Amino acid sequence: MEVVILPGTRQIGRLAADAIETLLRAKPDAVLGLATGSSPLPVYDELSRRHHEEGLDFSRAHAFALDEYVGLEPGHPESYREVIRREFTDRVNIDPANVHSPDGTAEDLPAACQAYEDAIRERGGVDLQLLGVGTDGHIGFNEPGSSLASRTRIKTLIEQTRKDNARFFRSIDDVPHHVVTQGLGTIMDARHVILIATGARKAQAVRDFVEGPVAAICAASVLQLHPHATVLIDEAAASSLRLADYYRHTFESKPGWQGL
Ligand SMILES: N[C@@H]1[C@@H](O)[C@H](O)[C@@H](COP(=O)(O)O)O[C@@H]1O
Repeated sequence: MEVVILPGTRQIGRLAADAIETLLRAKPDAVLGLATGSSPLPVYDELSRRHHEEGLDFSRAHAFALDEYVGLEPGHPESYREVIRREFTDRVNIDPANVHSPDGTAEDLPAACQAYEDAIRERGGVDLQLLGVGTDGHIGFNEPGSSLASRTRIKTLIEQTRKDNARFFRSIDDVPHHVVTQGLGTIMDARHVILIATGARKAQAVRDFVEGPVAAICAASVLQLHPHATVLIDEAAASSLRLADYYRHTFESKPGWQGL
């Protein structure tokens, strides 16, 4: 796991966008894994800028979203399908037919989850997965206790996550209790994972998943077992890390710096 501590969100956005641009130039039909939440927004802003100002081309790219609420009607502004469209895919030239989200409205949700797994596999797997992290260490919507080998499935949200996400809804009563999310095993299959965390309220989760034990109680800790995981954080999110100075030194002195 490579931990990179950066001064702010703009630098984080640029570095993650560099990795995505490098991937797309080498593999124009790359498969991107997209996350919602505020953490990846600087990356989407930077990619949109590069598309408009520098011609970064997404026309052959594919994208799979991580998760979705169960039961929000199609087109609901807070459904993750809509959020991903609004925050990213409508701002670049990716073909909407190539953008996939788990179906939180399917009558047969387990079958829809299996179909999502199949679709990712048929597309050749995710090349680069963007992630945020919840204050309880969840990635996607894999709440504490999630099996480290889990696949796309239905999960029940913890109250803290519903509270954290209530800011996007009229009231906490409108936040669904159930979600469909790629599993930890699904996320671990991505060839490169970039997790972004910013702000002091993420400091404990960052400490737990970077330096704590690999354990289902902190889902993101499974990334310690990933062969190519990059963690991009600001100073506030890094404030509880024991080895922060070492991570800084490692990044600053990285020989032959080629990217993430
Ligand atoms: N399912 C999403 C996660 O994918 C995201 O990482 C998390 C943190 O969001 P934020 O980046 O806004 O803190 O929120 C939601 O729960």
